[in-house]
Amino acid sequence: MTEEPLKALEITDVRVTFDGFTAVDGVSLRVGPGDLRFLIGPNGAGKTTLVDAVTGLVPATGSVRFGGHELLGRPVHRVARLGIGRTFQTATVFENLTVLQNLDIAVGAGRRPLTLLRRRRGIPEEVERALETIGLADHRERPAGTLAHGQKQWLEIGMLLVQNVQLLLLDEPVAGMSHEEREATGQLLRRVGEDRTVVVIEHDMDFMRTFASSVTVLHAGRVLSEGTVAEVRADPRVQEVYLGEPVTEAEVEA
Ligand SMILES: Nc1ncnc2c1ncn2[C@@H]1O[C@H](COP(=O)(O)OP(=O)(O)OP(=O)(O)O)[C@@H](O)[C@H]1O
Repeated sequence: MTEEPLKALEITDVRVTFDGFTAVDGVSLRVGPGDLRFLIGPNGAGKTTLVDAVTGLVPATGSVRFGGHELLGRPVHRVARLGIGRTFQTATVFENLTVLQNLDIAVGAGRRPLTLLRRRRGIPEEVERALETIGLADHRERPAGTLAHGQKQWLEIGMLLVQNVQLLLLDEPVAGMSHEEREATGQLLRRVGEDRTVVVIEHDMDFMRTFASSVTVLHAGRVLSEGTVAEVRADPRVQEVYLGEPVTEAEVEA
C-alpha cells in the first residue's frame, strides 16, 4: 500500500443559516495532520452543524479544504470519497451481521462495482488491521448487536478505517460509556490519530482533558477560544460561558 501524505483540515469563514437563524457564524479553524482536536461548547453552539457542513449534509458558505480539495458544494458521497468519514452519537452498525461482515461491507462501500464482483480470498488485510486497531479481533464472529455499547462505537470507527478515511469526525464517541470504555476509546483515538486527522465533538471534560492534543471552543456559532487544554481551561471567557465556574490553578496544570 502506498503511504498517503498526511492532510490538514482548513475551515475558513464558514457560515450555516437555517431560515434566517445563523447556527455557524463565520468559523475558521485549522486542524493539522496528526492532531487530535476536540470541539467543545455548550448545547446549541454549532458543533454538529459545523461537522454537517464539512461532510456536505447542510449547505454552507465559506471554504472547507482537506488535502487541498474544496469540500463545500460537493454532495455527501463525493466528500466521503475524499477520505472523510464521521460517526454519529448513536452507532450505526448492522446489528444482525457479525463484526467481520460489518467491516467487509464497509470495505465494499469504498470499492468500485467491478472490484466488488471479484472473488475474495480470506480476510482483506485492511480488515485484519482494523480489527486489531479497534481491539475486536477476538470478537470478529459475534453479531454486532451483541456487542457492548463501547464496542459498537469502536466497530463504527473500524468501518471508517477500512475505507481508508483520512479525516475522522466523531460526534460524542464516549457518550454513555463506562470509565474503562472511555479509557480504551481515548487510546484508540490516539492510535488512529497518529496518521490521520481526527476531530472529536465532546461534552465530557475529563475525557477531553486526558486525550485532546488541542481544543476549539465554539459558542453561539463562533470560535470563542482555541489552544491546548490548559490554555482553553485558563481562558476566562471559556470559564464564563462553558465551564460555568473558575478553574483552579492546580486543575489547569493537571
Ligand atoms: N436543521 C436545523 N434547522 C434549524 N435549526 C437548526 C437545525 N440544526 C441545528 N439547528 C440549530 O442550530 C444551532 C446549533 O445546533 P448544533 O446541533 O449544531 O449545536 P451543538 O453545538 O452540536 O449542540 P449539542 O451539543 O446540543 O449537540 C441550535 O440552535 C439548533 O437548534
